[in-house]
Amino acid sequence: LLQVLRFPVVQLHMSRTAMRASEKDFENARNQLKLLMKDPGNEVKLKLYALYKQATEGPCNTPKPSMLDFINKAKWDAWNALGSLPKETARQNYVDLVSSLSPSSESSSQVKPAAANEKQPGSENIIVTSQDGITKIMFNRPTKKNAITTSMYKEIIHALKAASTDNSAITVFTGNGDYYSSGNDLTNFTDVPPNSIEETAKNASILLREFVDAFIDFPKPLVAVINGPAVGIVVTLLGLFDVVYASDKATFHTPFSELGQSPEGCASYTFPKIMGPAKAAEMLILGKKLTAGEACARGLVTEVFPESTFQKEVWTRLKAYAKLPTNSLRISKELIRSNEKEKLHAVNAEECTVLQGRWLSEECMNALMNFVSRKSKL
Ligand SMILES: CCCC/C=C/CC(=O)SCCNC(=O)CCNC(=O)[C@H](O)C(C)(C)COP(=O)(O)OP(=O)(O)OC[C@H]1O[C@@H](n2cnc3c(N)ncnc32)[C@H](O)[C@@H]1OP(=O)(O)O
Repeated sequence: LLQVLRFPVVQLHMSRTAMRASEKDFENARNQLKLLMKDPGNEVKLKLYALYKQATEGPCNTPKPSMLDFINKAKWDAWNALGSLPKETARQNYVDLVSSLSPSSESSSQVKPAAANEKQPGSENIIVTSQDGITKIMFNRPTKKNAITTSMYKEIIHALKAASTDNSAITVFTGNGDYYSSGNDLTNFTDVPPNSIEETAKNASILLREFVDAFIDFPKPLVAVINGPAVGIVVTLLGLFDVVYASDKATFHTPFSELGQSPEGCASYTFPKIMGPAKAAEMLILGKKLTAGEACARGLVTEVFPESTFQKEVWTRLKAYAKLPTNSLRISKELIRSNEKEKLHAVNAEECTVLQGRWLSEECMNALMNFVSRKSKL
């Protein structure tokens, strides 16, 4: 969507034969649009696209794109919504709309450059280090709030398998930058060819199940160092962690209903056990975002630290804990968790099956489309 609607590269190729009396105004409006300094937002860009198509080609005359073809679906919807609006009216509306966007102060020939691609070539999105008896697995995609891509899920599974047999005593997850993680990368599902939707949902469900299984089966103490806001799957997984330390600037948010999705990470089982069904429902069904203090009061977080001393205090403690006898740490964890393992695997399987269905639902597709169009930049 971003590319198609990127401004000023608005792909409004004109059919010159379609222009009549207001051809000059229409042409001027097009040029004026290219000089806009300010992003008018996707809603306006879609309106401009639709009016342009209507003015040059008449009522929408192409087949409706599939639900997952987000870009073309949004454009088609906008054009189709104009119904049988006459070409001349559409042309006039287009000119008026451009004019309303173009205060004279903006009539500069300078065009704002497109946002630079923030992906650093060769950068690692998951960084694994081992030191002082601690294996640290860090989300390292700060420009995307540490959103987790498909390849990151696979890297984490691999890192957990390696950490389960390395020399470290404990394994710690944390995030680089201001976020712990914004959860699943919502664009994982947005560039799927229409004929591969079901297969993609199935593969994602298999991957998710394997990912969560790796946490259920992890044999050593698993610690989360929550440096900032946490969203979605990184929150639900906390029920499978042994210790959760949080900065007081961390928040905990599981907006599944808003996204047309459902809980994963075994939270449908662990959260009611941890905080009681009523509080779990508030988070998992209603999507209430918790502060670190609230999450601690509900038993999801072990302890909250002031941001100013968070890193120092937490790592000093963890280094000391990592000196404890490793076999004892592992055996104690086994005692606490082993009775639950079978149940957790069953819950995981069920949650993944349900989610696979949700990903194919119109509610979910609309939510993903909203995210992509909301976040698009000119
Ligand atoms: C195998 C599949 C498993 C599936 C299971 C998991 C379920 C979940 O995890 S559901 C939770 C999914 N996450 C979200 O709903 C969060 C979505 N993001 C946001 O709401 C906001 O970005 C956020 C509140 C996190 C931060 O807002 P801002 O502070 O305003 O920052 P920006 O929105 O400008 O974000 C910066 C940059 O990061 C991109 N981003 C952030 N989060 C995600 C994400 N989850 N997926 C993809 N991209 C994300 C955002 O688009 C911005 O990118 P640019 O526009 O290119 O700068």
